[in-house]
Amino acid sequence: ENGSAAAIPIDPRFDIAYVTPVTIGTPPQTLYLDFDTGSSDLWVFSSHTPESQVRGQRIYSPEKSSTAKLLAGHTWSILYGDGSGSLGNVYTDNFTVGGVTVTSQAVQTAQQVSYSFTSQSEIHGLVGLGFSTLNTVFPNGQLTFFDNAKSTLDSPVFTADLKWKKEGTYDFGFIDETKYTGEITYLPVQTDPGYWTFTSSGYAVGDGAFHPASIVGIADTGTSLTYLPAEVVTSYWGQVDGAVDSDYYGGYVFPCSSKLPSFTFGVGPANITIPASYINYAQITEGSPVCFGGLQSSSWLGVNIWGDVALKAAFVVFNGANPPTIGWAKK
Ligand SMILES: C[C@H](Cc1ccc(C(C)(C)C)cc1)[C@H](NN)c1nnnn1Cc1ccc2c(c1)OCO2
Repeated sequence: ENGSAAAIPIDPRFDIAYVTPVTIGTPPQTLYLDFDTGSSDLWVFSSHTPESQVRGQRIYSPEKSSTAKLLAGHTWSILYGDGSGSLGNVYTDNFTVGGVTVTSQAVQTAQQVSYSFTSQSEIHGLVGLGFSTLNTVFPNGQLTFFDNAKSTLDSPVFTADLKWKKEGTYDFGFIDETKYTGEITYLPVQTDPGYWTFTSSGYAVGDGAFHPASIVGIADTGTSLTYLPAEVVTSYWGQVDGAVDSDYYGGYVFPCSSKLPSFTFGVGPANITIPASYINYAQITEGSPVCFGGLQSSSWLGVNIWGDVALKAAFVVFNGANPPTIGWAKK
């Protein structure tokens, strides 16, 4: 059974993250979760989350679901690269996204969440779409929704059609030809340690020359910005009047009035162009003349991350066949 679900930006001003409606349990409880190809835990705010850590989020109450089963003796604890994290215990229950149902999905209920999650009232949890090897449930790692659903889909794929300040879609089990133009270019995926890791073939700044390069990075729907090697972002921001890499603001900032070039990255023999508007990410604070860049250095991260700023410029196919591949198309 294939499916399709909305990817809704949580903030109308800038694309911090996208949430997708899901239903869990019997009778169905609806939550809005952040679908994250850069992690592999499905966790939710729950009736086990202390009230002091819940601020407007919808919660999943397993005790109100006739199909919920405690996965006895299992716990989880995750620390994300931005320093946020959560931990708790585990149930299995019916889990439905856009018409695709997994009847015994591991649903990790939060008993603790860090302040950054508490403060994001629009995000009620995450759905990891990375490889199940990254799942943190102990003592037995659990399968992602996609791994569980794969066998019931027409094709073992899901696609991401994220949009700039607009609602996009995640499709499961099929490739919607109306969502892209030209051809899809498929690249090999390195599944160790468990991210959708691929190698970009280079980059260009604005209308400038294309620089062939091998940029190994992860396709990560759960990260807002795009983090690339210092020499790439230095050559980009070097074209922007007044742009500086600010310790104070924690990255490249620039005068909001500056004109930005687009950024093109290679995908095999093809390429994807990120419009300048996507890279003008947000004002530092409402009304500030200082703007924060959507393209930042990965040097302190240890990994290059193609986050939403890049992904929303393309139609992306996450092909879970054996071996997995990742497909990129213009749209
Ligand atoms: C950060 C997200 C995971 C997340 C998503 C949302 C949130 C909030 C709801 C509170 C807004 C926190 C966390 C990412 N997902 N693959 C991730 N999980 N683990 N590593 N990464 C990528 C990375 C790593 C480091 C970085 C970063 C990104 O942004 C800034 O520094």
